[in-house]
Amino acid sequence: MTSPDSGATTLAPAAETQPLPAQSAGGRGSTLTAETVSAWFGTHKVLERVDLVMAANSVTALIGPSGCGKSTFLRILNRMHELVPSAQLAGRVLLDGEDIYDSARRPIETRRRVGMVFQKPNPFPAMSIYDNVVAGLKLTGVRNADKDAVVESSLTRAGLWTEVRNRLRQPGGALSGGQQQRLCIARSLAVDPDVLLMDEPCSALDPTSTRRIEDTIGELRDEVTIVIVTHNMQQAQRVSDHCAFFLAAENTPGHIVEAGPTTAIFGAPRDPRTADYVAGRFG
Ligand SMILES: Nc1ncnc2c1ncn2[C@@H]1O[C@H](COP(=O)(O)OP(=O)(O)OP(=O)(O)O)[C@@H](O)[C@H]1O
Repeated sequence: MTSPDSGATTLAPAAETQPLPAQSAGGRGSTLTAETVSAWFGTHKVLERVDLVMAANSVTALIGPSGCGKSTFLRILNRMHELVPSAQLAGRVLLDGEDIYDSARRPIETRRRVGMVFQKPNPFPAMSIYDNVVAGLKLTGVRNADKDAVVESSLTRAGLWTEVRNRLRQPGGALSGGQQQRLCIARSLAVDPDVLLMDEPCSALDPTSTRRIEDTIGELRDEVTIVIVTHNMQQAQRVSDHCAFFLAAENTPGHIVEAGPTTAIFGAPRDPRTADYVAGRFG
């Protein structure tokens, strides 16, 4: 099947049922490389030839006005884009040099190595805190794990252990919004991913919870590669090492105007559109 542009591929929804091998010991970041990635929903092209290297063990922030394709790009990085029936894609995404869209590679394997945290905290509300973390293992088919150890280490890495260690059997839905988001981070970490994608993870949270998540991002950056979409320019400056500025001019697909070290994007942007955006003059 072909997309509106030749060479592109129509992606079928994933249907994965097989379990994976037991999780590996210790997280380690991986480098994600997007090469000339374009994307469509039906005939609507929403991304145009995006090239971006997201270096291992660093935080990359995707910034830009609403609708320029940041979330679509993020979902392409762990094969969630293809879950939309009309979604199409061209280009390549390499995880430590290996094409995640290679026909021999199962989507569930990519999604285990590249985890995702969403805008709205989405724990299973009636399920216990403990079971919410373990659910990450079940969802990706990881077996034979020492569940107690995984729960403690995942909650610790997510910065939630000391707050919940004495109430692990209480429902996840009883936690505050910020705690629920850290529980979702713990659920993602339970499968020992190499990369964590975060789509506006703090936009539904109060300032205190936001700072707590930002602290957690800072603590995780040594072990996991993080890619975060944020509309908060102060947050991008606080948490990221690198930034990519996306823009979709009227009736054109989103593309990267400029990418580089966060200090350069905010301190000495090369493109006037970047300068205007980071200064809050539009978007
Ligand atoms: N499931 C979908 N079906 C059809 N079009 C979609 C779908 N998801 C996104 N789009 C379109 O793709 C374009 C990019 O959307 P996307 O959500 O990736 O942008 P964004 O930069 O993340 O926006 P925001 O900052 O508001 O979240 C938009 O025109 C949007 O309407």
